[in-house]
Amino acid sequence: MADLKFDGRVVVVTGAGAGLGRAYALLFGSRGAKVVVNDLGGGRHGDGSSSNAADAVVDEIVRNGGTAVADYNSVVEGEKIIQTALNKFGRVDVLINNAGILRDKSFAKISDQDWDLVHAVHLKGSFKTTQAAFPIFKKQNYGRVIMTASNSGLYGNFGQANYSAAKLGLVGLANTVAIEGRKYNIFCNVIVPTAASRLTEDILPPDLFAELKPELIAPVVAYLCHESCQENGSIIEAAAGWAGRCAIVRSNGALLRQKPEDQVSIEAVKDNWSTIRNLSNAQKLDTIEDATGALMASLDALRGTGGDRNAEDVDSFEFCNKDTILYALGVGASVASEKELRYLYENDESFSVLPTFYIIPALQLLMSSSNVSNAVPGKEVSLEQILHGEHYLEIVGEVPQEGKLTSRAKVSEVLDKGSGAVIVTDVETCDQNGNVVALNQCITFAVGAGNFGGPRAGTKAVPCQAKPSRSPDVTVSQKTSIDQAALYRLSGDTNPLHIDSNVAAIAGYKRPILHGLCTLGFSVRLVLSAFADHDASLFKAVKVRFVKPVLPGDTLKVDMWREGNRIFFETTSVDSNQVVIGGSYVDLKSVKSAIKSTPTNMSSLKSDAVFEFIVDQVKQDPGKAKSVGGVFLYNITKDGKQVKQWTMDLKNAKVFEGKPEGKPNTTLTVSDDDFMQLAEGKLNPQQAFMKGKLKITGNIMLAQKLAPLLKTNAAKL
Ligand SMILES: CCCCCCC[C@@H](O)CC(=O)SCCNC(=O)CCNC(=O)[C@H](O)C(C)(C)COP(=O)(O)OP(=O)(O)OC[C@H]1O[C@@H](n2cnc3c(N)ncnc32)[C@H](O)[C@@H]1OP(=O)(O)O
Repeated sequence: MADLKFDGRVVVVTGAGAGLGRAYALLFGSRGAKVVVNDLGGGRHGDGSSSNAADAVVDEIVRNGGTAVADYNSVVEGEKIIQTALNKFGRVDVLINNAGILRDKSFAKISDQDWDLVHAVHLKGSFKTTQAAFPIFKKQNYGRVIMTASNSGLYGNFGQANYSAAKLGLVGLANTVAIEGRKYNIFCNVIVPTAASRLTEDILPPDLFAELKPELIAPVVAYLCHESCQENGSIIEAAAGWAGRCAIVRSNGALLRQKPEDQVSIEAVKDNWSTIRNLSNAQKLDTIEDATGALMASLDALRGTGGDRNAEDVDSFEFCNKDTILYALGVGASVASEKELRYLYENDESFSVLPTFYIIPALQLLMSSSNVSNAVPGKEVSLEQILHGEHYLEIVGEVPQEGKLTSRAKVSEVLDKGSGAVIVTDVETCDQNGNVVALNQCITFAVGAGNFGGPRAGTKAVPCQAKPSRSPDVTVSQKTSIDQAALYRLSGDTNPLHIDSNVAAIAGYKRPILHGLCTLGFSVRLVLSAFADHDASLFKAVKVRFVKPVLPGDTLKVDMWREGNRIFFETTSVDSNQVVIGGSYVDLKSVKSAIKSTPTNMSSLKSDAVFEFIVDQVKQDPGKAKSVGGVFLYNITKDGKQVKQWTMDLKNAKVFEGKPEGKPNTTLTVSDDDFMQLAEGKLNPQQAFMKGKLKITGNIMLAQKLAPLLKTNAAKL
């Protein structure tokens, strides 16, 4: 990559006689900028002044072939510093407010003078210098400003109340300068450095002090000030060769009254305190409008109407068990799987709602609003033109199993892809108390609605993720029904593209295509079966891209790869032999099946397979009779020939191809049917042995203990 240069730019660095300021000045000087090296030359308490420090830095820059001038003014008279830049170089492009002093005292002992002096240098100095540069930046339509804050301001620090207050004040100052400057291409960011400097030399431990070289921070500041950097209004922390963004976040909060006419009681505050302070689903709000917008959403939820701000964007959705069961049938849940009864029968003891059901309120809102159809400038988009392009769902709260939800939608961006328009819509869904429970992002592809002069690339879409490059850890297939779309549409997506062959023909399909969300529902359900033992509460989020259409009746093959709690997946239509969902993943709270890799798809081996178990290294904990852990070698043979061999290590929760180490001590040979019986605990190994159904070599007692283990692990196969 070419060096980032500052040729022709004039950079003012305050407090540049030593430490961080010096490192900034030297770096800018070495990259072609003309530098104003400001330093009063005072001690760290703001006492004394001398010209030596600034002169020495100027000499160093000049010796290295750069251009610089010294300035000895106080930042409190910032206009004089900016004047030095104009007098000497005729312009100013970058201002780094770095000058600072300390007057550390415990809070009770801070004098007015300690307070005022610290505020004068940090806060007023940055204000005066920036205000002097601002009209110049505005006129030339270019400027970059850095404010220097501190972890002491962000988090507080004993003995630094005056300094902490001034430093956080600089964050507020930068926030507003960033807003007011944006339209003039003036960007303002905050740096939170931890560096070895005059201010910290006897405060930090010597080991740490040695690692906190200002030179490791200077490139971060230089990048923020480069013309190619579009960052604005951010707080960037940097130290010891590391940098990261800091932000102020807000919890989802709690509604403290039930109806608009209710008062708020102290008791209601107390009752809701844990929710008020719970940051687990906290959000970073970008603007004050976002902050007040979120408040309006709470008020709307309180009114129970969705509010009157933008009625078209808000919708309420009532649902009951019947709806969630119908949805589950629509995405292929079946009583053929004992564990899926939980999605289909309201009296099942584990009755639960498939998490992808919580897309439905968002979809219903979008289908009934004109937001998407009117989103493309100058074009009205009809439903037949709309393909579901991508979708993201995140469950962020306690989702109810029935009741009323309120959703609010907003088109975040519209992209021009030439062949079509991509419309990104964000939908937030709240429960009856106004708590956000689900976030949906629906990306629609409006075929033929491109070329409207919009941007091609955007920033709002949750990105897709490439699958790992190894072969899949798990593959599960399921055939959809020829009536799948007819069934799925009853959950609310009544787009005729999925049922009406005339509409499908107009859209260019040989017959009606399946809803993208139906394919998504199948895929996520199968991921949950493989990696969450069907436990819907473990679901966190899903992101998919719909790559190609699916026809009702197609068989869907879902390849899955586990990386921690993220399950990457790719869905293929076996019939068209095309990937239909790609770049996709499900995030789980935790994985229930501990399978790392499963080498084969059992369903293809079902009928006359024979299983042979070699139990190795089984350790028994005498106190807990049930805790038999061990390593099993599985041989699958078909028609007398070995087709697969792998090892399940229960102790370490791993499945891998090949043989385990060590000598086997028990071998069981069993037919396929009896294996299933054994696995489900329906056939006692000893009885099986007696009936001649099971051939055991080795320890029969051990074999008896296998049944419960097989039961818990058979599902993973
Ligand atoms: C009104 C309320 C809302 C209701 C929402 C849902 C209503 C539902 O009833 C509708 C459905 O369920 S439709 C069924 C499900 N969806 C599908 O079958 C679509 C499958 N995908 C495709 O056919 C193509 O990807 C296709 C046709 C989408 C794009 O293919 P191409 O035109 O060949 O595009 P390509 O040349 O590959 O790429 C051009 C640029 O577009 C981006 N892109 C491609 N596929 C995308 C997709 N699926 N989603 C989002 N963006 C997509 C590409 O990245 C490329 O952009 P760039 O060049 O900038 O990278």
